[in-house]
Formats: sequence, C-alpha cells, structure tokens
Amino acid sequence: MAPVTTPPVIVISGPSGAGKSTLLKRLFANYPDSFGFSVSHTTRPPRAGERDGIEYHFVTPDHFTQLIADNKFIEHATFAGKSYGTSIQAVKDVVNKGRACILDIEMEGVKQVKKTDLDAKFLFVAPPSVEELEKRLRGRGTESEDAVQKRLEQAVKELEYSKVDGVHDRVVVNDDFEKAYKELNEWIVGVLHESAAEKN
Ligand SMILES: Nc1ncnc2c1ncn2[C@@H]1O[C@H](COP(=O)(O)OP(=O)(O)OP(=O)(O)O)[C@@H](O)[C@H]1O
Repeated sequence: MAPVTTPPVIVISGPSGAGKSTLLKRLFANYPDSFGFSVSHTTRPPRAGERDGIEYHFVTPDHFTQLIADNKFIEHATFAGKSYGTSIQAVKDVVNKGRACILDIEMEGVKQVKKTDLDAKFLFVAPPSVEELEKRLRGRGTESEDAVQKRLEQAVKELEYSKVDGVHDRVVVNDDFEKAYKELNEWIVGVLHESAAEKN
C-alpha cells in the first residue's frame, strides 16, 4: 500500500508591496499541480454560477460570528460590509486531499497559525528597504495616499516581528526579482521533499 503522506502548509507573509503575489503567481504557473487553495468563508451572497464549498463557503453573518467566537479562523476581515475568512478546517481539507497549501497572510494570521496543530513552515518576503517598499506601493497604483501610509505603518510592525527569533524558517529579500524567485522556489521545493521524506 502506498504510504499516507500529508503535504505541508506553507505560510508566506511580508509587508504589503513586498512582492508576495508576484512571486506566488510565478510559482503556481511553474507548478500547476502541486498546490491547492483553501476555500474561504464569506457572508456575501453567491454570484451566478458560484457553488457553496467550491468558490466559497457561503454562511450567514450569525454563523460567521459564531466561527470567530469559536476561534475557527486563521484570518478574517471585512470588505464593503461583507466578511471573509480562512478557516483552519479549510486548510486541513487541502492537505488531506494531497496538495500542499500555501497561505499568503498577514502577521496576525501568522500568529494564529502558530497556535494551531497545522504542520506549517513559514517564509517571510522582505522588501530591500522601507523606501523601496513605498516606491513599489505607489508604482502599483492600486492604493490611495491614505492607504499607502497605513500599509507602511503596518510594514514597520511586520518587519519588527520578522526579526523575532524562530518566527520564520526562511527570509527572502525581494531585491532582484529573479534572485528572490530562485531562493523562494528552492526553499519551497525543499520543504515539499522534506515533508514527503519524513512521512515515508
Ligand atoms: N523585485 C522587484 N523589483 C521591483 N518591483 C517589484 C519586485 N517584486 C515585485 N515588484 C512590484 O512591486 C509591486 C508590489 O508587488 P505585489 O503586488 O506582488 O506585493 P504583495 O506583497 O503581494 O502586496 P499585497 O500584500 O498588498 O498583495 C508590484 O507592482 C510588483 O510588480
């Protein structure tokens, strides 16, 4: 019988604008079959064609509040009056189906994952400097001035937390993109191999 293996949960964090989405986009394009995505919960109604449990777990505001109270979420947030959250169970569902689960989350989410029994590895994407981060956030053109300032304030906190010993297994500085991608890729492939070897 084939050995039962549980793929890892890989947590990628780092300040907004550090380049997480750009790095992950390349990773998923290069390894289309290795990773799975957790299904989020939301209180917004389904759009045409959206299926419960596939695109989202659609829940009522009361149910969502109960899940928060029961500490079932790794992260949750409200956008335009609707709540969204990543549950611990949704992540377990991915690894139980044999796919590694990558979570692109903020510092509070990282702390939350550390409190669970998920077998997680942590990678931090750091900007070369706060000045360069500011340039990228402005260059992306997606944020208002107020939002840029808020993200920079948050970035300073994230960078401080990243320096606490043992919080992250790996820090990749996204200075030169190709170099950063190579480092991230090698580390993640290593984690996938390690995890498979451990459980065989
Ligand atoms: N090494 C790099 N050099 C220069 N620009 C970069 C580099 N990496 C990413 N960028 C650019 O910086 C901007 C921010 O990158 P990205 O959107 O991937 O950040 P993020 O960390 O995912 O942010 P958020 O958490 O807000 O989603 C983008 O415009 C991206 O093209």
